[in-house]
Amino acid sequence: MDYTIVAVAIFVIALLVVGGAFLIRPRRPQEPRPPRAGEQGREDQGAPSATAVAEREEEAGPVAVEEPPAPVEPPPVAVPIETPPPSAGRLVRLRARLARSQNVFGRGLLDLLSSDRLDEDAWEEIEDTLITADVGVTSAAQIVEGLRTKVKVLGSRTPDEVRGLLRQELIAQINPELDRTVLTGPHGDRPAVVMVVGVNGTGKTTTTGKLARVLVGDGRSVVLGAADTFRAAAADQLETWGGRVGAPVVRKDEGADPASVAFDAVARGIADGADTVIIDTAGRLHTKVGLMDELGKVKRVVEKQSQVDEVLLVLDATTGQNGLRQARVFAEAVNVTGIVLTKLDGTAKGGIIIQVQRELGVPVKLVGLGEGPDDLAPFDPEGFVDAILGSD
Ligand SMILES: Nc1nc2c(ncn2[C@@H]2O[C@H](COP(=O)(O)OP(=O)(O)OP(=O)(O)O)[C@@H](O)[C@H]2O)c(=O)[nH]1
Repeated sequence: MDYTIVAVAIFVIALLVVGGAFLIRPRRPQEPRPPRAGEQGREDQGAPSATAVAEREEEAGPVAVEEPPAPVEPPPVAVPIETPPPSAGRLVRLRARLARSQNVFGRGLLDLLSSDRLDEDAWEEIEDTLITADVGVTSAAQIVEGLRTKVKVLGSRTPDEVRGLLRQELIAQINPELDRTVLTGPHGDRPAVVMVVGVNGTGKTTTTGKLARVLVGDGRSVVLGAADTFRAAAADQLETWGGRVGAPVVRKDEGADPASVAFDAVARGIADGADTVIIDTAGRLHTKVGLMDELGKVKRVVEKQSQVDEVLLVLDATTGQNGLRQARVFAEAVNVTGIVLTKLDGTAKGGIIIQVQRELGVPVKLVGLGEGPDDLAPFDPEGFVDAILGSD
């Protein structure tokens, strides 16, 4: 009987243990139920709930925040240093360009002078042709006067004689006696300093760069000063020019004081033992007083270290009377020592050389005959006249 009770009790306990084990078994995580129609769209449209985000993050595990890749600096490109051609013979090399642009002027005059009858109308037409080529009224009258006298003395005229007469008259007006040397040689341990002035757009920065090439081609060492601080692009432009011939460029931020750039450029020139420092100025034509102040200050500051040897005024030959007006203002503001006439390749009005020299009493020292890096030539009156008349 006792055994029966004990057996029953063991059976009941065993039952309870097995049943309890089933009852306390952990529940399997619920499979996510498929979304019902319409739910998907709502989830996508609305902002996800915090729980949903947490769940997603749990599923994805810890999120590694990827740093954006550091920008890779391109390796500096080594600009090959060029060896520009020397200045000698440049006008001869660029003669074809001069002949092409001044052909109307030269040919027109030669044709008129060669006509059988040189009556009053013909002489008037010759004078008009000279004035149209920007020779200037006074010089045109003098040239006609000289030609008339010589033609009378000569009597008959062969084409060669006509060319010879005209050549003489034009050269006399351009004045071969003027000293056209560009002073670029150092003084002991001080470099020569050349200031380049002129209105923006005349080719000032280009001329500064081209002049550096001329000098490097002639064996000089050059430092460039980007004192046109009103336009950052002008300094960039100059850096490109300098980089090509290995000439260091001193520059500052846009809007910096042009005089301080000029000062630093000269200091660099002295430290480097350079032969020449060329300073590209801004020279905005706001008012004459403003211009004087600006250029005067640059000059004064430069002169604390070295004398200013040249102040080259850059004029655009295609701007005619307007260019002359600018030239006058600059000549009053600063002591211009030479003129650079640019874009002579783009105009038949080469006579501007005569007029600008006459007006300012300053020689044309260099001429720009194209956009190419070596299209700047020392000016030579005989070479110029020969090119426009097509003679040897
Ligand atoms: N055809 C021709 N173009 C030239 C000559 N000289 C300069 N130029 C062009 O004239 C334009 C103006 O030249 P820049 O040197 O930028 O003129 P800038 O006076 O310095 O003007 P900013 O740089 O604005 O101060 C450029 O496109 C040059 O290539 C030249 O002799 N002949």
